[in-house]
Amino acid sequence: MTNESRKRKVRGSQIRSSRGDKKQGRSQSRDDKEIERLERQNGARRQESSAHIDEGFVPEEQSFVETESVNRVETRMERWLDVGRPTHLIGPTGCGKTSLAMHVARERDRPVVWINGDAELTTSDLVGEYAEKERISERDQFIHNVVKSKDIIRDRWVDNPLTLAVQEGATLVYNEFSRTKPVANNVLLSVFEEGVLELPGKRGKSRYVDVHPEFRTILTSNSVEYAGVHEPQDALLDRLIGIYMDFYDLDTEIEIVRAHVDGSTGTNVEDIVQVLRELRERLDITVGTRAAIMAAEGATTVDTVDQAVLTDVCTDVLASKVAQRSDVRELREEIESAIDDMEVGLS
Ligand SMILES: Nc1ncnc2c1ncn2[C@@H]1O[C@H](COP(=O)(O)OP(=O)(O)OP(=O)(O)O)[C@@H](O)[C@H]1O
Repeated sequence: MTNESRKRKVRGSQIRSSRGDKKQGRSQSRDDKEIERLERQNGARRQESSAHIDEGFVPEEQSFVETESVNRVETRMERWLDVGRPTHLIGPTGCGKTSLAMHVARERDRPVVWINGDAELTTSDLVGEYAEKERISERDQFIHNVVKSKDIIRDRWVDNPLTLAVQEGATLVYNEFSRTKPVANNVLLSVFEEGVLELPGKRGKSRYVDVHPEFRTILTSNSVEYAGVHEPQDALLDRLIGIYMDFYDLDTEIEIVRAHVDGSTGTNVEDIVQVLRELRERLDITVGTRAAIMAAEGATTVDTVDQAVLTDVCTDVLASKVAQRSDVRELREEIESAIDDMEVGLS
């Protein structure tokens, strides 16, 4: 066998085959066995179990409204999750992506793991890293006046959310995944394609984790940021089902706002939602369902909502999206004119 043929590679890692390497391999495996024996003796093998999944941060589900249009998108998502395809929800800010993703994930009756995309997120944040030192000790007093002691100190690997989700067959909700730099998301490629998660940085035989058959992924991204921040690599997008969402219809938005607002508003929720939907058409800024919920909350603080109050409430809800004082003036004028034109029946 030539030297070259000895350097065969499997999944990018060289197969060890020289005599020196073999010797090193034998002593390595002796070390491994010794560590395993000590671990058993100390009862120290720590399992990264599904219990850890529940410790992660998962947003609580608020009252989820299901109407025909919500159910339609839900059914489309479930179809693709049923056949094991990662599903990517794309839509404008505040149209309901996260709520729907969490709802569908919870309906699957598997653990839910939540990751929030972020420019600072690294592959280690997703898969795990050597984060702690672990000491395994043995005290042997087989002969009563001779104490034999042995300590092994080694790095301990700590799994992060993606690894836990893959192992436990969880439903991973990766919110705003396109905010993460594409290179950090590369680990997802082999998860989706080969059903294997590689743990970069991990040493030894457990570097590869088989993906649990029940593991599923729902990704969300904002349609504006999606094109703008870190454009995800085509190879990853190629493996995703894309479902574009828009704002829900009027009746659904009214139901959503009603479900979120405690107490009576000083006017009809319908009027508030209609004004906000009109502003969505007229303004350059994105006016999401969240804005309608906030406006309705503002309306609960007064007994009667007249035109001036509704104008103030809508201006306050939307002003953080405009940069300049002059823009706020324009915003207020636009809101006044929308309320005038719509002739909403304010109480
Ligand atoms: N089906 C629903 N039932 C109840 N509330 C909903 C529903 N859909 C959306 N909402 C509410 O509307 C608001 C916006 O929804 P959500 O946060 O899911 O939107 P998003 O598209 O993920 O927004 P962002 O892009 O800003 O993260 C939230 O307050 C959410 O609770």
